[in-house]
Amino acid sequence: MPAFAANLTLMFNEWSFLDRFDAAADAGFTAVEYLFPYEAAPDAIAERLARNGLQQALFNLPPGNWAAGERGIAALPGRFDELTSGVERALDYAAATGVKRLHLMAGLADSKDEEAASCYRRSIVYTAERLAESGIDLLIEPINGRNMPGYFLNDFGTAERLIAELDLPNLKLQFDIYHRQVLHGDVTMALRRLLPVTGHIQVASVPPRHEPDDEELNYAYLFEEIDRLGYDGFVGCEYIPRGRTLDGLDWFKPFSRS
Ligand SMILES: O=C(O)C(=O)[C@H](O)CO
Ligand SMILES: [Mg+2]
Repeated sequence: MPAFAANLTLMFNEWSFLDRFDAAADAGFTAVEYLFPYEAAPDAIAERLARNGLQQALFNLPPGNWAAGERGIAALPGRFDELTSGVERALDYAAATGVKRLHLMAGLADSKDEEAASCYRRSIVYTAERLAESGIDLLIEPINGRNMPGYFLNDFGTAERLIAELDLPNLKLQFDIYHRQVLHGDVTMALRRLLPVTGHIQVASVPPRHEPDDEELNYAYLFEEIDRLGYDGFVGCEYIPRGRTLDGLDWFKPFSRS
C-alpha cells in the first residue's frame, strides 16, 4: 500500500501552514510534503511533526525569488554562492524534520543552453555530495511547460540520462505522474523502467491537477502497479483540491491510518 504524503502547500489551505500538520494527521495521513518550509521556524515544524506522529517526506531547496517568478536557481549562471548557502539553510530544516530527500529546482532557462546545462550539472554534483554527508537524497523533477513555461528540466529522458551520466548514489528522480502524463504519457511503462532511479513519486489528476480519483488517469491501477513494483518510498499528493480538502478525501479512505 503506498505511503501517501499530504502536500501542505496545495492541500488543507483552510488552515494556517502549521495547523495543516494537525489537519493532515487528523485526516489520516502519516506523512507530509510541501514546497518550502522557510517561512516557519525549524523547531516549530519539528514540534508539529512530533505531536502528530508525522514523517517529513520531502521539501524543496530554496528556489531563488519565488514571489518574483523564479523557479529555482540550479541552472542559472552566477547564482552558485546563493545555491550553496541555500543548501546549508535546507540542511538546518532537514536536521530538525528528519527529511531524507530534497528537491532541487533548476530554474527558468533554455533547456538547450550549454551554459545553463553546465551550471545545472555543477549545482547537482555540489548539492548531492553535500546532502550525502547527512544521508539525504537529492531529487530532480521534470516539469511540464504548460504549468511552468520556460522551466529548464522539461523532459524525463533528459533527467534519466543526467542521473546515469553523473552516477551519484544519492541523485534520484522525482517522478511526478502528473508531469509524466502531460509531457510524455506512457506512465506505467515509465514507472517500470525508471523506478530503480526514482526517489519520490507525486500524483494528481490530469489535466486539472485535482484529487487522483477522476479525469484522464486510472490511479487505482497505478497505485496497484506502484505496489507490484515494490516501491517503498512516499507518494506525494501534490494536487489542488476541487473544493474543501476534507470533502475530497474519499479516494484516500482505503489508505488512511484513521
Ligand atoms: O511543480 C511540481 O510538480 C513540483 O513538485 C515542484 O516541486 C514545485 O513546483
Ligand atoms: Mg511535482
